[in-house]
Amino acid sequence: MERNEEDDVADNRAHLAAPSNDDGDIEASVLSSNLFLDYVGEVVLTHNSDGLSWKLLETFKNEGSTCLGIKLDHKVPDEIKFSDMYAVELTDYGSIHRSKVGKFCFENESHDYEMYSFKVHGFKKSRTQPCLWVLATYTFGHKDLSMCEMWVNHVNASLNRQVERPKNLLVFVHPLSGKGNGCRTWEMVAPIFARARIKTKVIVTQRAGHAFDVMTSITINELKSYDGVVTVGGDGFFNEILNGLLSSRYKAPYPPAPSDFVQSVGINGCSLDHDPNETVSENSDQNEDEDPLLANPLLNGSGSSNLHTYQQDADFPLPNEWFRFGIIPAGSTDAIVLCTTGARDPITSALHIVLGKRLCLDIAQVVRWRATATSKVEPCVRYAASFAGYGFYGDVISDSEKYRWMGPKRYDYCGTKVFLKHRSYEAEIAYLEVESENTNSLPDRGRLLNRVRALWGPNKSERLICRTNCIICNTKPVCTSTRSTRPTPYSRPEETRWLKSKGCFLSVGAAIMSNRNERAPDGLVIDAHLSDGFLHLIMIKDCPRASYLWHLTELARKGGNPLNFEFVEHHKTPAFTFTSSGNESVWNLDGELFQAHQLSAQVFRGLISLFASGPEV
Ligand SMILES: Nc1ncnc2c1ncn2[C@@H]1O[C@H](COP(=O)(O)OP(=O)(O)OP(=O)(O)O)[C@@H](O)[C@H]1O
Repeated sequence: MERNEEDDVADNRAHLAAPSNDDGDIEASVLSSNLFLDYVGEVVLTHNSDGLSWKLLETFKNEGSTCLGIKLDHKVPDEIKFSDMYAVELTDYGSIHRSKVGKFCFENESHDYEMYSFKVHGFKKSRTQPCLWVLATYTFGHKDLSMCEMWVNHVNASLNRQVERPKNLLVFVHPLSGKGNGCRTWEMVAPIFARARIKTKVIVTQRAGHAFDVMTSITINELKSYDGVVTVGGDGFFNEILNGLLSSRYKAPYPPAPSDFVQSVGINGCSLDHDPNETVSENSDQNEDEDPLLANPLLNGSGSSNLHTYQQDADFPLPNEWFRFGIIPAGSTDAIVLCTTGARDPITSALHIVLGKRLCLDIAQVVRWRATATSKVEPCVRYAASFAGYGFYGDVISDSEKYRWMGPKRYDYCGTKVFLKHRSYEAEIAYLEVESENTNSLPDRGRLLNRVRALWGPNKSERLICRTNCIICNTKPVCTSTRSTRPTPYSRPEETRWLKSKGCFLSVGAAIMSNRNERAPDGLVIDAHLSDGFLHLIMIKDCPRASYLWHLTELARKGGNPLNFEFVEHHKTPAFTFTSSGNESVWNLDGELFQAHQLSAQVFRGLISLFASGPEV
């Protein structure tokens, strides 16, 4: 396109009729200039209150062109919101390419312009997979450096107003994670953090437990200097860092020990030896605002937990507003990333982090009372974000430790071996049921019932799947509280009762989230939520091998119905206890081994926040 002096004069006029706000920043809602957009042509760029938009000046616009009779699709975006933008930067004097639209496909680039330019970095959603976010960069050029500088300053001022975004992050990289790609994965995403001007302190781990040690020993002041911690690795690595943070800082009462529960059940006239579904109501006239796990002596575990230990550290309260976890997937399964972003993609995860997305996550506190049948009672606490499993799940993880060299394939290999052995395990399980139908007297019964219906709806199609802006997870905001929180979703003892189950199980699992992954595309529980305050207890009773295979096949099938079998018990519960009747004591917590003959677990609703926005499913 020919250019003349008049055009140049016009280009130098940026329309700056913009009002200033109190900070002296220009609220550039009416700022616009003529600039060149790389590979598109001359545009009028406008700075709106929520982003940039541009209009092509040339006549052929966005209509596409043809090459040897084939229509080329040159549709280009014409706006980007600040919320989708993570950086803007001046670039060196150089070429701005002419539009490909309106010229023949065999024409060369001889008429490119030489000028100053700046790049706007953001993302767009993949057309075929909306959960997958791809980098999008728009380069605008102008012959005056000052014009480019002015635009960079204005866009930067708008980006600085995106207050949710992190500025300083602690990053742990597991070099051997998954297929041994941890460092390469970090190198791939590090430029995104650098462009977004986020400071990162990067620690490449030297051994298992390294990140845990750093997280437990880090001072509160250093911890508070970060907006969050990012893990580059798998679910097990994330679990290690989660435990490093929580083990020394989160003070909460234990759930009841199975032994306490047996005694208390005895006092109430029934015992775990009796057959299933005998129940114990927790009648208490406690204050509504007290947590039932705290107030009821039945639930005070070993007695080591009491009200005063529940006071949170004022310097680093949990849950807290600012500190978030980020996960860049580089592991073998990456179920947490898949459930929280919808894609197993390092770039997508990095974008969720730099754009300051926020999501609350339930965390399970698992207390081991006895490691083996003969060991003495010694409570040991672990936290899990995605899953705790016994039997089949424990055996697979325990066997697969020997085959780490195989990478992610070890799970298929060991899974097949364990399946062929078809071992079952005798155990006693008691779980807390939330009985909303007993809440007639409650003023908000309707709301509760609606919520429970949504959670417990009998038909799969009626169930609400957890997704971006999930209404179930957002029912009660829990991340805002900084004092001692009510961590579980139930606050009234009238709603709760204990149920129990004893028998031979192929597996016992507690899913904290759906656990979607490549081997189970809908997850273990399709409608599990990220922050509803429930565990999904799945007990697979001993059954013929063929039936178990059918269950596993349904798990592996998109749209399958793995819970719809007679031998499968599925309960939503905030807490359960477990005692092995045999000698087997291997649990799998977020993909990591945990020796436990007797344990209890409870879920804390929205205990941590993640840099993520939920899957768009
Ligand atoms: N440098 C290291 N060398 C060996 N092990 C490490 C190192 N850093 C961390 N680990 C340990 O490796 C374990 C597995 O890490 P990660 O989850 O990233 O791998 P993975 O391949 O996805 O395995 P999994 O499926 O068990 O989660 C973690 O428990 C962690 O403690």
